[in-house]
Amino acid sequence: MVDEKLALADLAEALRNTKQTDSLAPSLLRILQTVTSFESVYLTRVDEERGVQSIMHAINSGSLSIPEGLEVPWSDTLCRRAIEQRQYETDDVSQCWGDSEAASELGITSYVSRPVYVGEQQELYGTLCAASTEQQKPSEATSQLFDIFTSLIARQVERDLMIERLQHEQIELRQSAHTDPLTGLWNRRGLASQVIELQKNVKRPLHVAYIDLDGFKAINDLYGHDEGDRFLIAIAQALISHLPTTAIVARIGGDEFAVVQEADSDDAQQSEVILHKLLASLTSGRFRTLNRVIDYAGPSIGIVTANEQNRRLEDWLKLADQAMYQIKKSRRKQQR
Ligand SMILES: Nc1nc2c(ncn2[C@@H]2O[C@H](COP(=O)(O)OP(=O)(O)OP(=O)(O)O)[C@@H](O)[C@H]2O)c(=O)[nH]1
Repeated sequence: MVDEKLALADLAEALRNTKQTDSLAPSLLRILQTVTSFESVYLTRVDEERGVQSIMHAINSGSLSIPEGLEVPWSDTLCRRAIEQRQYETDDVSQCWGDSEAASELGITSYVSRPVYVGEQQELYGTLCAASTEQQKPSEATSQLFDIFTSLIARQVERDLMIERLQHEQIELRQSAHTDPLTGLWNRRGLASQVIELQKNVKRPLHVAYIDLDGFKAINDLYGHDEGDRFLIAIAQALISHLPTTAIVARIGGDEFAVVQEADSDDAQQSEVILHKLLASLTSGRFRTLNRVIDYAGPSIGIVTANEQNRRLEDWLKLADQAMYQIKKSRRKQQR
């Protein structure tokens, strides 16, 4: 009686605090064992594709021991036989399923099993079981308890799966809100959040580069919009594959890119000049798209070095944009 009270208190606590099946299952098993006096009670997971059943949680007493983590071929299990024959209880396993090697090796005489089905499709998740070497007939109350606990576990597993799916979707959503779908680079929002992260770890000032592809419209006009897209992807790949992995590369407009990178020496001015040269060489020259080879004269690039604490990324980008525009203007003059 004391044991039952303790097990119920345990269950009440588990139900109150349960966040996952893993924390609920041991309490349910403990109460099942207390009430039914079966030697082993356990929750299994069935992977029909791999053809294995594994013991997730188990409580053992007496001479029977069903270890947690044990994996057995699904084809030989009592649980599979119980489901297929819709016979979920017996107090004479050898007479019922004498062909199960595992059951006879373990010396199981009495057995109770319930399939745990989850989701709209009612897929088999696993089984809730009890087994004994002794002959014992499950009472009606035991059977009812099994039914209730099975459905409790099923609902909890469904909750776990839903939370997992929501977390996954949230990650994907956050990812897509921060990236440019065409090139896979960060977008403006992604750039801002990456720069905040980068600023936590840098010792030197950051260079902020603004790259605007001169004459990009002509590429679209000449080769078509799809080839224009591929050219943008080729530019993105050139930047990503040759800049240090710590550099943040973003597409912040149709034909506009930004690069933010820590100065690579204490001489920030010289480091800025080196970065400018590197960016110019990466974004000009010969590019191969799906159907074309495009010889590109190169973009206008403006770079500023963020050496004052009180300015935000947006301010530095604006300054880099202005610097870029000055270069664009002088390039246009030269072309006339
Ligand atoms: N293929 C493609 N084109 C785009 C995309 N986004 C914007 N554009 C085009 O990019 C061009 C950008 O315009 P501009 O910057 O004025 O064109 P530009 O020829 O580079 O002009 P300058 O910078 O003055 O040399 C426009 O023709 C847009 O239609 C895109 O995702 N894919």
